[in-house]
Amino acid sequence: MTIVIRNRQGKKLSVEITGPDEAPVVLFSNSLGTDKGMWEPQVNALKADYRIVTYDARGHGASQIVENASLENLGADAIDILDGLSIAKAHFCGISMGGLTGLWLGIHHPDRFHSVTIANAAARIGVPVAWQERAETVTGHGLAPVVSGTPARWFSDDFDYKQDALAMRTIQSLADTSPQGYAAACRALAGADLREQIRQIPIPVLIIVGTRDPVTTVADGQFMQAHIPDSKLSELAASHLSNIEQPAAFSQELRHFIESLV
Ligand SMILES: O=C(O)CC1=CCC(=O)O1
Repeated sequence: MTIVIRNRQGKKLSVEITGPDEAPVVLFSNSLGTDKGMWEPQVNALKADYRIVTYDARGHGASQIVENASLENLGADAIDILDGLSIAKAHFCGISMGGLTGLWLGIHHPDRFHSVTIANAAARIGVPVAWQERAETVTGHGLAPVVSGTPARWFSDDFDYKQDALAMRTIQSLADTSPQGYAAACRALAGADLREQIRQIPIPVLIIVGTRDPVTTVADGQFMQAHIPDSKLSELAASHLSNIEQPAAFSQELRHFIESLV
């Protein structure tokens, strides 16, 4: 079932709910330039046992474009979705920008989450000047200059993304993202640096890294593990979109982690 939830700014967020009503909830958050469809393998792997909530981050997919976005806004949208669905507590899983959102949630709203899974992310992703430049590029020239270089960042050479339907759909979702929404997310990433704060996260955290990820590296994952008290690190042989490149292993790691907590 796809529904629209208005966030606290009155903006529409597109939300998909799958699985039994009474089951434990897992809330998934997508990466920059993608949409909630990227979680298809995880939804299929978990939907018999969990109530799965996926959503398009603001300015992505079918969610409304909001000119200004900060990491706090991205985190608040996740809380607004839980509130809109009357969900008191959920497991969270986010990738890249969605993973950074998960770190923010673990710091600021740990009472709303049983656990947080942070995939292919870092306490600070890249450097602010590069995000500002990318925001300016897409504002001036649209997504095309970004789309051409993206498969090499998202997928490793060992993964034939052209033969993978979800990978190709996800690349198309990037091409379809509004430049304004993408630029706003870049600016949110430019301002996001949680390196000093992640030690405050009091809930269990699973950190998934891709050993072939050139964007958020194994060292980024090790940094998070060293600073988040109750955290464990899992390595997948994948690049940046590890949930698409290694769908079964990703889903299994997530399930084992969640089920190890009960
Ligand atoms: O540059 C990319 O597309 C990779 C990425 C960085 C943050 C994010 O969410 O995706």
